[in-house]
Amino acid sequence: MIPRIDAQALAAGDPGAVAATKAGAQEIGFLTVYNTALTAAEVEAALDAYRGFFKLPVALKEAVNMDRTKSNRGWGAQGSEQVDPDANPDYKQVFDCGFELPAGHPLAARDLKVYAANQWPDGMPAFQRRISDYYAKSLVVAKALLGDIIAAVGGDARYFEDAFSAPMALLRGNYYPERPAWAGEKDFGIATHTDYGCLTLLATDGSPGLEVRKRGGGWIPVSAPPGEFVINFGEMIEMWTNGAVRATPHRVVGGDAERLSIPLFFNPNYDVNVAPIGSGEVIEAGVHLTKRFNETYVHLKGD
Ligand SMILES: O=C(O)CCC(=O)C(=O)O
Ligand SMILES: [Fe+2]
Repeated sequence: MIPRIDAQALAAGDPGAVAATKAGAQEIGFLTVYNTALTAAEVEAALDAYRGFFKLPVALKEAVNMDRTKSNRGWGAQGSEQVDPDANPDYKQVFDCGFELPAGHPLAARDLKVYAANQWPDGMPAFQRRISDYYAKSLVVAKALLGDIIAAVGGDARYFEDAFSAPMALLRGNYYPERPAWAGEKDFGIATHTDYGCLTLLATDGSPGLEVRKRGGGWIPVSAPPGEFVINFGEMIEMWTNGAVRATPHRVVGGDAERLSIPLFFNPNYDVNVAPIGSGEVIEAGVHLTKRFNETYVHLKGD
């Protein structure tokens, strides 16, 4: 069972919401939440904006194709990402944007690919504005939820203070066309993977497709209408919290209807130490994330 959580009750410390959150984070590693600061209308606006982008002629999307850069900003065509080395590259398309450091920020001098400049399509100011607005608001929602969830599992909030002032947070529009006729058993909308970072705040158009791997085998379908969110945890926070929250594999096989989803991958600043708390080790968050990007984006393989 994937618990469904009232975000405001959780924030207020309601014992039922706290207990359900703790169980979901520690057992299945997935939750759904409602009653956040992001409204259904704001999610619908972002979905519409992405839908418009993905329906553009290929030549216009090519103008912002990330494969001509050394980073992951802009359009990722079908086949641009291979999240499972045992499967074929995914048949979804994506559009990625992320955090841009303010001028003069100490991390700016390091020319880090996780803070690369965004690539926006020309002549689409409404697209850029809507997605940028959604990005800004989703950062606030994700940060608040992460704090509440860490508290619910009994974590020490001090470790997370100041860790998200320049978040390596990536916002993605996922476009799954109808499952192609040529698709075989190694072809997926997105193949089985765990997310790489801390918390994923996932909005979808409400259609089914996402499946979560059950401990002990089998798959659980999960869906949420616009205005509700699927929450899951990545490898980084599982490591950082010594397994207090779980990074659970999931996938989208795809079906006979197109589908859109919008994950925000919420991650800390590049130089935050995400080694297991108390271990005395040092693992820079940005090093882990860059390694995973280089393993999975086809155009970055070998970097
Ligand atoms: O589209 C979905 O529901 C899930 C997408 C996903 O797992 C991802 O982008 O990491
Ligand atoms: Fe994922």
